[in-house]
Amino acid sequence: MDFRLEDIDDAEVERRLSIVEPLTDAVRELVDAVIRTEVDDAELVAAREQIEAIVARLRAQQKDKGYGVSFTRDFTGMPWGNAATGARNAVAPPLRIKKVDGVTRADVVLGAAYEGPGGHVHGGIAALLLDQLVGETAAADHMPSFTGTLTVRYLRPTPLGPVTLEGRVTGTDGRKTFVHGELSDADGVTVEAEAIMIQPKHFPARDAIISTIAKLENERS
Ligand SMILES: CCCCCCCC/C=C\CCCCCCCC(=O)SCCNC(=O)CCNC(=O)[C@H](O)C(C)(C)COP(=O)(O)OP(=O)(O)OC[C@H]1O[C@@H](n2cnc3c(N)ncnc32)[C@H](O)[C@@H]1OP(=O)(O)O
Repeated sequence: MDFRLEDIDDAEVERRLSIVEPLTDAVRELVDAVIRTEVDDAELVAAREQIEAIVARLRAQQKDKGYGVSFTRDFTGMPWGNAATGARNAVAPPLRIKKVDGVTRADVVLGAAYEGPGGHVHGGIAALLLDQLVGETAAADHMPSFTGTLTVRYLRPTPLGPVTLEGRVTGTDGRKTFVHGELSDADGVTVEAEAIMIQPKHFPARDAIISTIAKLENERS
């Protein structure tokens, strides 16, 4: 698992976000436009050539694989490649989850890129969003839990458009946390999930990050 520590403060995180978020939003617009455009074939070919030029420009300097997860020295996470939430990932709607009094909540609009049954949200997308939700619901004090088992029940089709997600912990047992999650449209719950989240026995990345932070703090004092 790829965790990195970057010795930067929150102002620098915000500065970087102010550059990459509008870029990612523009790519989301592109994805939506490609799905819904009705321009003629010549326009499609011309557009493709321009997009290929942009891809070549971005490929000038690339990471070897995924973005990985970086943390600042204050443990601000930068999971910017995350498929559900990533600030650099145009595939992510993106989900922005807030936790208040232990209950997690997110409001998001699912457009044409998330279609499964005509006009409705793909079941895999619902499961993706619920997986992220239950992950963040179970996470505590810099300690992530991994999804052990996720059971998803589709109650009725979810129309494309605005949806709400809500999650809460229903119990714990040793390293296991049980989480209930729901995806709703304006008329109520469309998909519900039960998850068994597990704090892994071995998580060397966390220990490595904590010792690197301690070292940085020593160097500064
Ligand atoms: C560095 C600092 C970090 C800071 C972080 C800041 C906060 C972060 C904030 C927010 C993060 C949100 C991120 C959300 C992302 C979305 C969530 C995902 O998609 S996760 C990816 C999909 N999941 C996997 O890839 C798991 C793959 N599986 C594994 O890694 C292991 O199998 C794991 C961890 C699930 C269990 O491994 P073991 O070795 O720790 O487990 P054992 O010790 O054998 O079992 C412990 C207990 O759990 C049960 N158990 C084990 N596996 C289970 C399973 N699959 N389902 C249900 N129960 C299971 C066992 O029966 C046992 O229970 P008994 O204590 O005996 O009662």
